[in-house]
Amino acid sequence: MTQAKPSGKNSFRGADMERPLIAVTMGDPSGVGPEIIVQALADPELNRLCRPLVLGDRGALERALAITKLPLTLETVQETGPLRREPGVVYLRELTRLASEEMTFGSPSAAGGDAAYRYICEAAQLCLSGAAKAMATAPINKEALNRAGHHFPGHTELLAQLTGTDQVVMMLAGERLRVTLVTIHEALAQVPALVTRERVLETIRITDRALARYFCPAPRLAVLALNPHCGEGGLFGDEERTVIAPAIAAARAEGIDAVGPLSADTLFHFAVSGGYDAVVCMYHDQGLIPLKLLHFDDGVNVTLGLPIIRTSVDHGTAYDLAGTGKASAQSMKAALVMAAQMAAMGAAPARG
Ligand SMILES: NC(=O)c1ccc[n+]([C@@H]2O[C@H](COP(=O)([O-])OP(=O)(O)OC[C@H]3O[C@@H](n4cnc5c(N)ncnc54)[C@H](O)[C@@H]3O)[C@@H](O)[C@H]2O)c1
Ligand SMILES: N[C@H](C(=O)O)[C@H](O)COP(=O)(O)O
Repeated sequence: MTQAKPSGKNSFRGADMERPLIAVTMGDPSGVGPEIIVQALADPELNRLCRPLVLGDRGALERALAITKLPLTLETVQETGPLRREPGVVYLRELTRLASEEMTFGSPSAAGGDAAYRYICEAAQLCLSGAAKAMATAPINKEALNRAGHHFPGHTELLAQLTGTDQVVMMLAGERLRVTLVTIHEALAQVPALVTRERVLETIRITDRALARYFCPAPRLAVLALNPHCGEGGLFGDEERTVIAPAIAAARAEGIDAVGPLSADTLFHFAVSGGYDAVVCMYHDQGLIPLKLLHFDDGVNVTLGLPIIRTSVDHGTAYDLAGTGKASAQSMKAALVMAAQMAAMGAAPARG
């Protein structure tokens, strides 16, 4: 057992470093998923932290190994029990056998979308059954997913359904900044109606609980405004006064250290200077633009509020790079490390 050192925003409290089994979903076969997975799994340090089991397609992974020229072999396994861990071996649960025309680089296909969907469903089942302690996901293409008839905007919403969870929260995290989102994959025009007092309050609660459990004992949360200059006294909108401030007051009455509403244009400067442990943002790009500006290379997407642990890369399928071997595997590696560390803390009692 080792204690993780508290350094930066991706550090952990009291992580028990036993090696948990992590289900790694291969993502869209036409994107960079297979190649960043094999690159990440080539790192021996990662295999000291966890036992990764890839859920995917042998042909796609063999192609990724050929492209990256990594000295790894693939071993197909059925069991999830105590896997032998030979150095240089990638363990695979083979869920699909895609034809090459179903995984053309850079081209979304219904077969690829359906395959990606199956990997996610299987990983969620492994986590729900306790066979895997966490899942880490490579990127999917939402167009391909929907072409296959799976009408979800992303993993987050699919996992909420698969696990029977009412409200989940998307968090993206790097060493310098964490953001969580009140609304996720929504058209901007729909956002004001979706920013309700209940949704803001529940996002604050889920953020606070998850941070306290996994990342820092007493989270300090900044809650953003929706409108410029916090609505400028109602001149530019009044959601701050009617919705966000009452939600913050209710959270504070529950003992949560949340402050706001704060103007989004200046707040991130203070958040990265160490003033807050997470920033609760009202919509996707409000939070993800600053996060990816700082942490595109090594950011991790974590779904909070699920009964299972799920982390992910912070980028998409990068069709323009797929098959070149040039995509960075840093975010995939960071997602696996975070999944392993969270899994090692899985038994820690949640606060509140
Ligand atoms: N976790 C996920 O599954 C996830 C996350 C984000 C986007 N997506 C999906 O991916 C698809 C493509 O989305 P997009 O084009 O908006 O974003 P993208 O992240 O795929 O690409 C944006 C830019 O970043 C570059 N890039 C992405 N990953 C990189 C890496 N590992 N190394 C170096 N450069 C990298 C790409 O080459 C491109 O120039 C969409 O269907 C989107 O919904 C999935
Ligand atoms: N909003 C995420 C991002 O931009 O990184 C991304 O679309 C992933 O979403 P899911 O984890 O729900 O697939």
